[in-house]
Amino acid sequence: MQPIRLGLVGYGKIAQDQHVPAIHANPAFQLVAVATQGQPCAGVENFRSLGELLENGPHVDAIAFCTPPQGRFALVQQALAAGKHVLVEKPPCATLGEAMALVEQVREQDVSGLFAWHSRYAPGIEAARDWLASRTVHSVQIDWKEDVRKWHPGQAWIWQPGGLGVFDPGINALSIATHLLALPLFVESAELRVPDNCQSPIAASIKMADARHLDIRAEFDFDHGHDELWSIEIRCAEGVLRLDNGGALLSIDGVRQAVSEEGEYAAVYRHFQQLINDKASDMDLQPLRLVADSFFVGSRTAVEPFYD
Ligand SMILES: NC(=O)C1=CN([C@@H]2O[C@H](COP(=O)(O)OP(=O)(O)OC[C@H]3O[C@@H](n4cnc5c(N)ncnc54)[C@H](O)[C@@H]3O)[C@@H](O)[C@H]2O)C=CC1
Ligand SMILES: O=C1O[C@@H]([C@H](O)CO)[C@H](O)[C@H]1O
Repeated sequence: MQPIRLGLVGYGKIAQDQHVPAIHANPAFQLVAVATQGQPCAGVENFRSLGELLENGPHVDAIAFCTPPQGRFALVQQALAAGKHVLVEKPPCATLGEAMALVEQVREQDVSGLFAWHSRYAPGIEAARDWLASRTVHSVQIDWKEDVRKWHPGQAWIWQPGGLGVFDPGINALSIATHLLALPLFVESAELRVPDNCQSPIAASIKMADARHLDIRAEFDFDHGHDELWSIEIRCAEGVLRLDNGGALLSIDGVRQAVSEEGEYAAVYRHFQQLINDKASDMDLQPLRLVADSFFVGSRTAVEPFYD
């Protein structure tokens, strides 16, 4: 069977760290062209823009988007207009309205679309979801803390409007929580701590609930120490489930559980391949809606300036 010929837009940190290795490791895909404004990608044809790739480059069946969220909407629309399947990094767009429009456009076309909430593919997530399916959840505590200088060095876009600030990693925790919990979530209140020289928060405290008034708290911090804290603790009538290391580790009542051996991005591309084969799409908006609602109802507190 012929491999899916793939283009990639935005050859930056996550493309180099995760996407290209995962693509090369999956024989169902062949990376044939990259459009990027930074350093070129070795071993494929490189272009300065998606338009140039589509017009002058080799044929591609699908395109992976690893650009910043600002401006991504127009790029994905360009690919859809050319009849390409699309894999879109999180957050899918800079606004909820743009993401909703992409869902509609994919629905109207004979292509597959994937909003790649990569943390949903962490090794412990499906085992956690299976355990929770028959349990009664009482409360959820999310702690998602990392060092922006380690994970987004020199990336000014993350502090600009549409860059989300600490919600750029925080949205990963929200993508896990919304994947694990049965009912839609709502933001009840939020406190956003915004550096004087930034347009988006460096830390946030969020209180959420579902229609049954489940108590869900989240603490996000982008100025955390070198050792990340990416944990979700779910207290149930039957015991305590805990995900650590971004979902790579799962424990029940303190006992480590068996998890998948597949990496996040290997699973993301396997899922994309399956969607294309099945002529299906997977474009969940809920994590982005929760971020938008946090910005709607969040109180702002100014904090000291941030310097990279
Ligand atoms: N940094 C990380 O650890 C992770 C980042 N992500 C997500 O991946 C996305 C990208 O993040 P990073 O790779 O860290 O950012 P980055 O700033 O390192 O890379 C972005 C790349 O896009 C290119 N670019 C920007 N506009 C373009 C355009 N119009 N056409 C072509 N190329 C363009 C830039 O030249 C740069 O190479 C973000 O949405 C982020 O949330 C996801 C998982 C982890
Ligand atoms: O999506 C993201 O993941 C973190 C980090 O790479 C851990 O996976 C990063 O801050 C954020 O963009």
